[in-house]
Amino acid sequence: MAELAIDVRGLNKHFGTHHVVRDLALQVRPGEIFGFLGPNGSGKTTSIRMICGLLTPDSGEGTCLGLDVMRQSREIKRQVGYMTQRFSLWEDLTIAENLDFVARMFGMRGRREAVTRALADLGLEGRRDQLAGTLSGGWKQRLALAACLLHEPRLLLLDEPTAGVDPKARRDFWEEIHRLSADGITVLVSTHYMDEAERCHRLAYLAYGQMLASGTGDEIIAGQHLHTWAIDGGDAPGLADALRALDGVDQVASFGARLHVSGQDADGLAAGLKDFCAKRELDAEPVEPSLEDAFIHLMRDAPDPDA
Ligand SMILES: Nc1ncnc2c1ncn2[C@@H]1O[C@H](COP(=O)(O)OP(=O)(O)OP(=O)(O)O)[C@@H](O)[C@H]1O
Repeated sequence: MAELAIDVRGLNKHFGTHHVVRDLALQVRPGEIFGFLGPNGSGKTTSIRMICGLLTPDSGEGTCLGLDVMRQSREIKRQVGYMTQRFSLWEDLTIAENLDFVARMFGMRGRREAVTRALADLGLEGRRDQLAGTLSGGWKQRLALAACLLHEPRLLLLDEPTAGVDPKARRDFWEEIHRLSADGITVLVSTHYMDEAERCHRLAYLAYGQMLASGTGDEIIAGQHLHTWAIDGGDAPGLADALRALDGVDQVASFGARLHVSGQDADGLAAGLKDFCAKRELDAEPVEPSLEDAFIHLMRDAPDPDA
């Protein structure tokens, strides 16, 4: 089997007394798209920064691209592409100037060719002379991705790369990620979007610095042992709260005008809902639990170690 792109265990990080990442273990295969999900402040960015050599873990061990995460951070930084949450290029330079500037900072040989290749690969040629500050969010992210790829990294670490980007640009961005993965580039990406989570080969869900679950989307859903019913008319006042109070109901979540009502006790849930829906003349049908149902359930059972 090819060497893992990321293979770490027992990674910990504190900021002062705050234990931000707890015993993180992560294995990512070459060419895989691995998603990091979890609420704000759950430690996704800190984990990414430890893996790419920008932060030294307090403890732990492992490798990134075969290099030691505790001792070879300088070499790791050279071989990964890291896209931060905020657009960090120069707004008053053009697209081509930005890429050229980044290539100079890396001290790259064959700078011109690298910039030309990046412009072509990311479909940026037509806008090469446009000032970065005048680009839409989607094009800015595409430029940031081009800049990360200039030095031909084998691993990309993308921290919420599509936050605030419109749906069409997000889809295009993900097509690009899949193209890179097909070319053998490994991608570790954090996101809050469920549709993006579903596009990852495997995922990890973090909360309070701990990994609560990992695997394919289907494995994570199966691990929660949920039974789910969808109920129409979910926007009726008080309906969600009334459902939450029923026996057998663990959680209720809105999906547009529908409610997903889930529980682990299949028979108890069905019995409780049957009566309730008959009395209120509501339509209910069993559905497959979604990834979002599984994540909500994970959080429900997750203790906050600092609470
Ligand atoms: N340099 C720092 N100094 C002190 N605290 C920090 C520092 N960086 C992060 N933290 C804290 O560590 C915790 C985890 O932050 P982190 O950015 O890793 O989470 P995240 O899951 O990426 O969140 P988000 O989804 O909001 O980006 C937060 O409570 C944050 O305030």
